[in-house]
Amino acid sequence: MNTTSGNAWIWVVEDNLKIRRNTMFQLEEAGYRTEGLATAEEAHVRLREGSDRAPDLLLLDVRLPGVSGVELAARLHKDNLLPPTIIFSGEASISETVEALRLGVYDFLEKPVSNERLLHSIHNCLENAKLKRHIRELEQNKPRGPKILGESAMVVALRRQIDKVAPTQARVLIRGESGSGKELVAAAIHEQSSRRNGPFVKINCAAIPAHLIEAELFGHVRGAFTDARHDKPGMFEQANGGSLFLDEIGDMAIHLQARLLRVLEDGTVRRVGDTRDRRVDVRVVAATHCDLEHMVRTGEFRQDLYFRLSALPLQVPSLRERLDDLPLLFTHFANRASEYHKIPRRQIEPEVFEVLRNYHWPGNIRELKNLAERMVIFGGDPLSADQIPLSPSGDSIVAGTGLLNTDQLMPFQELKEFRRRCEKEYLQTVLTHTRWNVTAAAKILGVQRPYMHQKMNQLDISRPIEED
Ligand SMILES: Nc1ncnc2c1ncn2[C@@H]1O[C@H](COP(=O)(O)OP(=O)(O)OP(=O)(O)O)[C@@H](O)[C@H]1O
Repeated sequence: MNTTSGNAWIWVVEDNLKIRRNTMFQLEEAGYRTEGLATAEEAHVRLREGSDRAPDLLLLDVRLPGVSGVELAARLHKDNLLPPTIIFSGEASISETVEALRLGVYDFLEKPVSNERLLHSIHNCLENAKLKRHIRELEQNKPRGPKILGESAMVVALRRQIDKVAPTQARVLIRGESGSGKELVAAAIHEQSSRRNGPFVKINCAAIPAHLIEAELFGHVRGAFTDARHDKPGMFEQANGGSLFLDEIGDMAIHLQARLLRVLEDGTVRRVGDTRDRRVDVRVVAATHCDLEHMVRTGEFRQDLYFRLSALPLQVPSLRERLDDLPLLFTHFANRASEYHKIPRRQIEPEVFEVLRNYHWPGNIRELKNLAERMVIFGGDPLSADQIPLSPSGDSIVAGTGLLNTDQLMPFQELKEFRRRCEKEYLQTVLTHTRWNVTAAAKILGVQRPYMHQKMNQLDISRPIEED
């Protein structure tokens, strides 16, 4: 199909030979290529079959022997074959006109049509089609799914691998340390695959107790166990037509590994307590931070399952291996936290990055993200190196709110006392931030003013005496 108006193909569907020839002559004079057809049926057949002279534009008469022009437009619309179309007619009814426009016919011209009017309408119709095509192309090429940020060589290579792996149906095993972005990679694979309109279901095999995971994965029928009051589809069935992300696969109990293997081998699941198998169409993407090869050697992980899952292995680098991305990631997370918490964007002093580059990041990007958020909330503007809540030894970022130094909590206290201390420090920080304006602090914290006073009494918080 041509995109420029000049050499576009126009089909003229008109039973009156004289009008057809005249129109074709006018159009050819204007530089278009034309094809004349006398009936709607012929046009329909040729469009369905596909033609190397496929029309860039259809010029349709309404009153034709047999099927009318409007009816042809309706049939083509139904078959998703309607090209950009203009109807020209001397005797179309209002209802036909309305119907044609509803179907997406671009213009309705009344015969006799002046040469100028006809060419003007054709030009606009072709331009309009070009624009629509352009928008469609932009939408199709728009990167989909979550954005895996980073410009370091390892991340660029990872994104390339994802682009290659995603469109296939192959199972993927994502390796990497905790918090390095494995789930993000799994979501990107799903979004870039043909399954993107299907569900993306995730299950963390380490987070669900072993006795529940079987029913979670495969479902159960009513009465299968004490709490099974209804039939329930498992995650495999929920992910039908989409992808199932099995996080922390290395933590799956060995007897479940055997059941999982069966599903992967024959594509059917059997709910707990059921007697029939159900076919599922699911792409499995698994992830682990464990050394599965070692687990295979020690018998903790089935070798056959390992081979089934690891058709395409992907390694997500740790943050330590991609420290060049740290400033970009930290700034991104800080800006996002500012937007989310409706706090003005913070400037970041370069020393912040220097200090953070020397830290070993056991919690990887998740830890960096949490830190950026905490510094935006608790820090000032600009964010400076002294606001980084590093432990005195410098080898851990202080957990929790960032206010409470857990190193100073020895000996350990009861949870109640810990909560009290956290709450007290947090309230004090917010009150300091509002210069002890209780109403403003209550607003930030989302509580009523009387409750705020009550809490301050309970926690023994009082405004410090200001020094001169
Ligand atoms: N390259 C990246 N760009 C932007 N955000 C990222 C990137 N990598 C990770 N993140 C973010 O960091 C957080 C942790 O990532 P994710 O949950 O994917 O890690 P994980 O490896 O699956 O962790 P776990 O092993 O604990 O399940 C998420 O909020 C994720 O959105």
